[in-house]
Amino acid sequence: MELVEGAVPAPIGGNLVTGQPGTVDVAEEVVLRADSVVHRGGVGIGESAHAPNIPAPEHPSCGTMSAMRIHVAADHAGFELKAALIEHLRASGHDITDHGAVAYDALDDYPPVCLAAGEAVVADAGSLGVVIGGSGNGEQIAANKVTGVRAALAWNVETARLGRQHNDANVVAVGARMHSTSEALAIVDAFVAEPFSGNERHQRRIDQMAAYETR
Ligand SMILES: O=C(CO)[C@H](O)[C@H](O)COP(=O)(O)O
Repeated sequence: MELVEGAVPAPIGGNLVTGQPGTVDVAEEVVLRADSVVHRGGVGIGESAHAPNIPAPEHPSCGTMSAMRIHVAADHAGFELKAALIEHLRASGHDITDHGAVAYDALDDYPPVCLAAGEAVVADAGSLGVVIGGSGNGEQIAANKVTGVRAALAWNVETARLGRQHNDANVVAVGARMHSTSEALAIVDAFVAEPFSGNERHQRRIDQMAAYETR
């Protein structure tokens, strides 16, 4: 495994609350070089996906496309989809860090891996996160405990796009038991490809939540 500039070695492993070792021991720090691979509305590596000063259409039909750094995590319910998603995203040229689970364990818990992915997204400016479970509910809740995370639960392509357009969500939660693999991949693709609109009213609301987090 290659440690690559911009990838965040996240503090993965065990139970974040108790500090006890768990089924997740390491993060897979893998980054693929594919600057030529691009996606609609993405931002370049090293750029910020949070760009309120850059006007963007609410419903862009095209734009600059580039590879993204994406932090991915799943519990047992999302384990199989995570593997398919990582393969899919890497094939598209994105830089993927897998925060676990690293092995299927039907009794594992989603908070440690989702918190780790959320922390990695916040520490890695311009990156995005994907957290996967059975429904996506708990995974979204866990990720949103991390200051600076705006995790959207996307249940179709439109909610994925809106999570980026309106909410500048930096993490998307997906329920693996709610979708076929192709549906789930399409949801994540839509999320990754969509830019924040930069609209003043949306930014104002995001700022209100950020102010609450830091009060
Ligand atoms: O979606 C989830 C949390 O929102 C979990 O993946 C789900 O609760 C796991 O369920 P089980 O332990 O019964 O497999």
